Amino acid sequence: MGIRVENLHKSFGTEQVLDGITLDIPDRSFFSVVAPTGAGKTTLLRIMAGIESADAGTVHYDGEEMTDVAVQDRSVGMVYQEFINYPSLTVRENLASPLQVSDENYSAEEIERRVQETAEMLKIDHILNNLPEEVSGGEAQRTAISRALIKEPDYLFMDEPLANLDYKLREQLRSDFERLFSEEDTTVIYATPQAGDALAMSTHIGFLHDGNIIQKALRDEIYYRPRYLPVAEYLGEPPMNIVPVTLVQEPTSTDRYFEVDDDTRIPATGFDALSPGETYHLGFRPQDMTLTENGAEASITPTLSFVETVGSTSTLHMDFQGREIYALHPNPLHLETGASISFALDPKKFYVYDPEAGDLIAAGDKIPSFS
Ligand SMILES: Nc1ncnc2c1ncn2[C@@H]1O[C@H](COP(=O)(O)OP(=O)(O)OP(=O)(O)O)[C@@H](O)[C@H]1O
Repeated sequence: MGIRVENLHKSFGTEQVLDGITLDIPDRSFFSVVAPTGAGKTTLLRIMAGIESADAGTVHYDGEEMTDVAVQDRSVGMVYQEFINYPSLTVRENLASPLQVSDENYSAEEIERRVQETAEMLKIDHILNNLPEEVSGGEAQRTAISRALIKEPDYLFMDEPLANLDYKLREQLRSDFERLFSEEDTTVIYATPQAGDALAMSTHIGFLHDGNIIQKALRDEIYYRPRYLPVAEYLGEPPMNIVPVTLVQEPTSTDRYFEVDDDTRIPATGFDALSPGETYHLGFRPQDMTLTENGAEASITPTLSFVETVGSTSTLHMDFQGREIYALHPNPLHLETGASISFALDPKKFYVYDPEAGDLIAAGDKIPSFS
């Protein structure tokens, strides 16, 4: 029951939002469309669901053309950023309503059975007699999700469903979703600007950029092998650090280095295909930076802007040559703003991007490969 879209185009006035998207969403996947705000995620979801029409292109569900089929004639559920529930109906009545208005003539027993089952699955069975205003934000969103799921749609479209929830509820629903949808037959298409949400829940991720899905892959593959700079710079919490470098080779030796600045050189061991004298964008993940002594080999020394500590993990926000870079540290750290801090880097975990085309041209030996 996968979805295939082919050559989708959509403009609003002179603004082109989708520029010929072709995409396969595998059956029963949890497929996240990730992009910054305004990139066109909602537009793509609405076209795939049949709520909006494209200027050109086709949509197939399970091999069957659906491009012009109305949304009510498709087996789809929708969940939006706003928790859309009927305010004057109880949670139970909210859940029952999609079945009551359906053409399928569900019996009262069947409706009650499905309400109970869905409420238990989404952990809202204790609030079935409450009105929406009498439940928490997380429960209201779970109610909205239950309403979308109760007809057991083949396809569930969710457009930033966690956006209005606080941090704790987001975390909770992230793990609920992952558990729930790994057991269901539903194919989930999930739009979010939050890389962390997508990385926590998805089986597959597609990254939308300039009107196209520039990379689509299994979750681990797109995380470990971001093929283009915009993907690398976005998909991570915090994202990958990117620093411009020049590859240098001493005339008298075979040793090669990534030269970051006059004082900073990092051995380019293992990157034999790169050309001396060329400039590159060097990528390394915040979790692959280790605190070290000033002046140690293969190290950089950025300036601390501030430290953010969540639980026991510290995220260091730093300035390095006018760029914001991040490091993750497994323990709480108490450091002074403006301090110079040295980090050792591991060239085996480097990514090297072409600074113009933005594509990945080399990666260190410790970066998992997928083929
Ligand atoms: N009905 C419309 N009329 C005119 N412009 C629209 C319409 N719908 C969307 N747009 C424009 O199309 C672009 C993409 O919008 P869309 O909502 O699809 O992006 P998004 O990635 O979902 O953003 P967000 O994360 O903020 O929801 C935006 O510039 C938006 O203003």
